[in-house]
Amino acid sequence: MPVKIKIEKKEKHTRARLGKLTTPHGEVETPIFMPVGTQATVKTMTPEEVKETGGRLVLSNTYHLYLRPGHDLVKEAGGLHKFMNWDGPILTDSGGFQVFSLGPLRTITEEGVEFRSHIDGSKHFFTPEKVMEIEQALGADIAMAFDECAPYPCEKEYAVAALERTTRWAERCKRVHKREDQALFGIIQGGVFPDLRERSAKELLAMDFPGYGIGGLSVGEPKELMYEVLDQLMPIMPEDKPRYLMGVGSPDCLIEGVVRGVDMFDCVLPTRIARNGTVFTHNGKLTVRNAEYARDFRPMDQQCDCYACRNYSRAYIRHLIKTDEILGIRLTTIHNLHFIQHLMQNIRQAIREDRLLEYREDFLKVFNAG
Ligand SMILES: CNc1nc2cc3c(=O)[nH]c(N)nc3c(CCN)c2[nH]1
Repeated sequence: MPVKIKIEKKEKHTRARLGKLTTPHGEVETPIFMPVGTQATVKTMTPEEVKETGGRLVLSNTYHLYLRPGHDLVKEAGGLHKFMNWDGPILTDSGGFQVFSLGPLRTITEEGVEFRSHIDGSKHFFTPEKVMEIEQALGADIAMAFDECAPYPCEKEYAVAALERTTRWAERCKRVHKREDQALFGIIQGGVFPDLRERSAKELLAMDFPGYGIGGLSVGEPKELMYEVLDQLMPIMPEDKPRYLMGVGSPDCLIEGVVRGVDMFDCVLPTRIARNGTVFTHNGKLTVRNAEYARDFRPMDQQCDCYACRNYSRAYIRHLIKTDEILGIRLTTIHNLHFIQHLMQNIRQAIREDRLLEYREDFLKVFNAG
């Protein structure tokens, strides 16, 4: 069993769990936030800096690495861990979300998805079998099955078709997935329809994957609707398997997801907004590139002890960003990753002490007031 979760403690008043996720590249604590390294790098960060901010498990993407530099090249380099010099666990997403996000540039059939590269418009064809070949060549510790992520909103008939295809494709992935040192996770779909979510979960649970992605969320639906879907879905999920809420999320969504029993998260938000000069602080978001910070010689967040907040002022970081100095977005990225990992550390501690609901209230009161 290359990947398994051991639940250390269940929080007394919620569905939250403290766990240890064991992988071929080491053990990590859950609930966990996974920084996104789409093209085999967490943008602007060295692996050491990702670790320094608290990152332990990083994500990369099949679609992007297949297009550039090619999975065969990565395999020749000794696999993704060696290629990107990351000695911790890696998870690769299957590209299901990417190729479906390409909109008119893709055609779905039962066999697979024909799509045009967003880079040069060249034609490609992903089947579950092809995606498994790519992910096995990349060699991540966790590989996601090739799924169809339904858009929001969508007709129930569309969500049914996407769910059914996702189940059939999951079977096809499982049939050809041979790599013993890599765990294949199924992905639950079903849109925002409780009965479809239950059906997708039951069909995939019957295939006994070592862990499950919860897909089809954080695709534009109201947050309350996402929470409702989780409230209905989580009770039927097995306790002894990791639940990975894909593409989530902002600090409030992370807390709400943990309260509902989610173990794993990934989101580009912290690193993406950092590159736009926006950072998370304990009392909300701060766009350090704004003129009001030109002569503000305080750190970005006075309660933060990250490298950026210990050594640089808002004025300096604003100056770097305004002059397109690369150090600027490196410092905002270091801060945002540290902020999110520190939040996850506080969440894990709150679970240990059975005070997650109090923590949620205290954190959101200040964070949302900002
Ligand atoms: C940002 N929101 C978001 N929703 C997702 C749903 C899926 C989803 O339903 N399937 C897959 N394979 N990936 C998803 C992703 C990418 C996660 N890195 C999502 N991201």
